[in-house]
Amino acid sequence: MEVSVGTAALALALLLLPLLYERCGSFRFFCKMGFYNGWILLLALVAIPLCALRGRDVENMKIIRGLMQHVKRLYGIRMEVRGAHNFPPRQPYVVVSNHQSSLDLLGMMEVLPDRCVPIAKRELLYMGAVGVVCWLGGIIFIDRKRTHDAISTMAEAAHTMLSQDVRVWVFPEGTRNHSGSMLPFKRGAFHLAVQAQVPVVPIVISSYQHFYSKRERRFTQDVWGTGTCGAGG
Ligand SMILES: CCCCCCCCCCCCCCC(=O)SCCNC(=O)CCNC(=O)[C@H](O)C(C)(C)COP(=O)(O)OP(=O)(O)OC[C@H]1O[C@@H](n2cnc3c(N)ncnc32)[C@H](O)[C@@H]1OP(=O)(O)O
Ligand SMILES: CCCCCCCC/C=C\CCCCCCCC(=O)OC[C@@H](O)COP(=O)(O)O
Repeated sequence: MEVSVGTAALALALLLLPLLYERCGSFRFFCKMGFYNGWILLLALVAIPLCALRGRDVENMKIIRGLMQHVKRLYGIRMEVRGAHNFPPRQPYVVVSNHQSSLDLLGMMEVLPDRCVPIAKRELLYMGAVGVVCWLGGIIFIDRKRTHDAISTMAEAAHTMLSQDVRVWVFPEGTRNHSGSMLPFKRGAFHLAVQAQVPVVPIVISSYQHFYSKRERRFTQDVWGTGTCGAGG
């Protein structure tokens, strides 16, 4: 039997991959993040036909939330939610939350109230199936480079919150920040709350420095918390 050099090299590489995964933290980090993105992309492909039945509708966020629930278990992450009773039961509000990385999606989907949509950078719309799902879920897109347009979008959102009983989730830092402290807040979320005359509900997604660090390429398993800190008017 003849085995080409290429086939032998491929077989050797495949045999070495588990060893590399076991021994090399950086390789493990890239595998885990690659799988995270790939899996979400796959889930988005499942979500598209389900959400498309309704068209663009905030009720589709329930489908997205439901499909995302198991992802934490794939990573051995156990979440603790504290203070969920602080969400106002029957009125629109603006959620403000810290934003460390794309892993925050897991924390967000753990506590996302019904009829609540995030405000997201416009670029997410162009992430293939993920963008389509975001659009179908009624996610509000802003162009951060055009403040005037973003402000108009937020003003429309204030109107939608009241006319369609929608809650809005904003990351007021305006970008991912894994430094351990908070960036100065952008003001849009607070203008939105004032314009719609609704409460602001602060949420803290606890630091995941002890199990995840992009800089150190470290991603292990742990308990992780999301807490609402009470609703203020
Ligand atoms: C099944 C699997 C499927 C998977 C599906 C996955 C779903 C994923 C969804 C998750 C999405 C998460 C996405 C997260 C993000 O994209 S974070 C990035 C986007 N978010 C933000 O940028 C936060 C919101 N930004 C703001 O609120 C900003 O304030 C903004 C409106 C954009 C303006 O930005 P900027 O100019 O940089 O900052 P300032 O805050 O300083 O504002 C400038 C002046 O404008 C005044 N201002 C702001 N907003 C308003 C307003 N609404 N009305 C009136 N005036 C406003 C502000 O006061 C400043 O003026 P002064 O200095 O006060 O005079
Ligand atoms: C045809 C194009 C195909 C592109 C395919 C891309 C595949 C990507 C698949 C899944 C990505 C899942 C991640 C969902 C987004 C998580 C939200 C997020 O973290 O957005 C970043 C935003 O908060 C702030 O952005 P910046 O920190 O300012 O930057």
